[in-house]
Amino acid sequence: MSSKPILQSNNLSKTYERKIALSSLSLTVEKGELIALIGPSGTGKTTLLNILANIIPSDTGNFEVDGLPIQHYPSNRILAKKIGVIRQQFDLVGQSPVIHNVLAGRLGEWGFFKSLFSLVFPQDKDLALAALERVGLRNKVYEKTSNLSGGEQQRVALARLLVQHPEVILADEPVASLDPARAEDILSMLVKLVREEKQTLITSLHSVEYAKKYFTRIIALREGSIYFDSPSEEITDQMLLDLYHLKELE
Ligand SMILES: Nc1ncnc2c1ncn2[C@@H]1O[C@H](COP(=O)(O)OP(=O)(O)OP(=O)(O)O)[C@@H](O)[C@H]1O
Repeated sequence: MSSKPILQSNNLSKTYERKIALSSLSLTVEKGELIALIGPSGTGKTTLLNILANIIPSDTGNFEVDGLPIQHYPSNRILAKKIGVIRQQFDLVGQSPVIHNVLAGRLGEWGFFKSLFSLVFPQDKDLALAALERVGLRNKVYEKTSNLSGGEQQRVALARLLVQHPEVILADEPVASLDPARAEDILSMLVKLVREEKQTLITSLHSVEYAKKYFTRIIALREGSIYFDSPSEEITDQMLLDLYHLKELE
């Protein structure tokens, strides 16, 4: 049984002033794939994720999400059921209690006011509580979010994603600001939740070790283009050496 790709991009390019950040990048992603984007700093990983998340426009090319060109999505709310974003800085409201940040995942479905209003509806509160339970934060529900540690805040962001429940999750260096133990903790939790929910995950990562351990497919970018695109188990040390080698040493 063949199904249509959840994401398909054709010839995406982006130039900042005179710097080519992305160069004619084409990519097909099937439902359920766990993809790590790796590569040296400044090779276009964030640019690609931001284009796919519809945060910035590409200069050329186009892409489809679940068979529909991105510009044909009638609203950001409908797109939010397809694509969710998780970032390094978590994007949480520090002054608000944890549960408010988790319920913000409902924005995609109901709009801002209804999301706020939904705080009084038990079934939505239950959804948020269940999400917080799954990420191990059931005891922090009413805590001010900024009082939580970096790792705990990233788990709040995961709970918010559980409530939003998009089909594709785009994560830009989701563990970069955490210490190694917390980073692995969060990454393994993210991958476990994505597998359980049968979602699709595309994450940029600096750690090749984590990319190989947790992801099924690794896409390496170099100078805005795909340098290799392989199943994790086929990645060799030589491929990585070539990818990260400084130009002047070659
Ligand atoms: N807003 C911007 N204005 C100008 N140049 C930019 C802008 N955003 C990115 N760039 C440049 O585009 C290139 C690609 O940047 P991008 O952030 O996509 O790379 P990256 O692979 O995510 O890097 P890192 O691993 O360091 O996060 C870099 O050379 C960067 O300096």
